[in-house]
Amino acid sequence: MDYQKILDTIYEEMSYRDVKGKVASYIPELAKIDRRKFGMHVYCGDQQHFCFGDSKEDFSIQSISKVFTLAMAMRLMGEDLWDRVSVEPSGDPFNSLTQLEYEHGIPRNPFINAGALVISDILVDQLDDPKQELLDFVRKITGDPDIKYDEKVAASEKATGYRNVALVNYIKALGNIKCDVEPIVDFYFHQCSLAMNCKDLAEAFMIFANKGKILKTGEEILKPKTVKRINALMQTCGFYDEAGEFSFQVGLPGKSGVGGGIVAIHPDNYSVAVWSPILNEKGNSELGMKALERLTTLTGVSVF
Ligand SMILES: NC(=O)CC[C@H](N)C(=O)O
Repeated sequence: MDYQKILDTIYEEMSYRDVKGKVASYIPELAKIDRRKFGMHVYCGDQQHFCFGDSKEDFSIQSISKVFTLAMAMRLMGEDLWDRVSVEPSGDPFNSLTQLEYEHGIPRNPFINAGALVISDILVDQLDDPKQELLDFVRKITGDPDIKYDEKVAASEKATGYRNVALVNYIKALGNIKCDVEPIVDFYFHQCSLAMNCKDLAEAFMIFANKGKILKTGEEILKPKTVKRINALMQTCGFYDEAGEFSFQVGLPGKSGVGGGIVAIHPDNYSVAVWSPILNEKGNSELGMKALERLTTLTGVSVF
């Protein structure tokens, strides 16, 4: 299959001019991003790389980081993790508080903010230096020792992150948070601020397409069973209240972030990352979703 030809077709067909959404502005630092940015990178199981556009420019990965922290928490806690966070799609916006009230502080899944904040609590509680260990983990699976937090983005979110602070306080009141609120949100705002490009993300997510092993070295990072669980969660919960639509249009497990990135994988076949900062009403990259729909249509390769 000529992936480069398919990517070139997608790049020619699509433009930021065709979508009507807005760049995220509730985190002031993200509002500064140029809405014309558009890049894509495909990493195949035979170690071939294909890309277009702004695929080598770093952006804020935001909620894509929730997949990394979930993987770290599963390595620490195994199946006991599911006592703290559930595995059902929420059907609600990513930052919603409502279900917690009648579900006793157990978030629906690890990819909505409530669930990711419980995961942050676990990592802050169990690791000596969680920020450094997350960096080490991401650098290792990506093979890029230069990946960093964007301190400006972290500070910008800290200054405006009232909902996330409210979520941690609320879950703590309901008995499902152990640590103090401040270090939990500090860790969470930093994980969201990780600056990576499409190539980095496609390389990092290859472990989820390769049964938990780094493709280049063969080193096992996650057990195949862990990967099965994370991919199931990406499929059912990776796009919040648009998870059904993403499955319907694209047909791959994936994860989005309000920085405009989307990563998706096809088990045993490829990982792909796309970036366009223009978001639809559900907070997912509008052009990114369209590009991935074209990718699975033109290649004929999706999980369905
Ligand atoms: N969907 C997202 O990417 C949200 C992440 C963002 N940092 C927040 O907590 O609001």
